[in-house]
Amino acid sequence: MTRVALIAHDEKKPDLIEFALRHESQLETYDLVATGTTGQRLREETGLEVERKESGPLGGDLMIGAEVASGNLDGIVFLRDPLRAQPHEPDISALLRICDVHDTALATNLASAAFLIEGLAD
Ligand SMILES: O=C(CO)COP(=O)(O)O
Repeated sequence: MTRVALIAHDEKKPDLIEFALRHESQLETYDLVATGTTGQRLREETGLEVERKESGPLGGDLMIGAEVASGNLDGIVFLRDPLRAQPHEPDISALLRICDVHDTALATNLASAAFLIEGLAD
């Protein structure tokens, strides 16, 4: 089954929820995983079933990165906050890097996220 990670920084979580609701019928055909708080909000505010990793600052980005390195993920939607520094910036960079190492589809804004979600559909 296609496995997709959904991640958003705090300022971008409302955008991700809205995106998930808009694409809910497609997303529910995927095996979904998210960082901790993002996953909690997706569970509470959408009808989607989402596996939750640790919160991003506590290692969640690295846990998602480990799945990329293991070849377990087909795509990642990661809505970063481009206007605020994050305390766990090294973890974020590591996740972006490992996606490039393994040529894993990565969308960091809403416009590309729609392409990714539709593009992974079979
Ligand atoms: O910080 C994050 C990604 O870098 C997201 O983590 P949360 O989903 O736990 O807020």
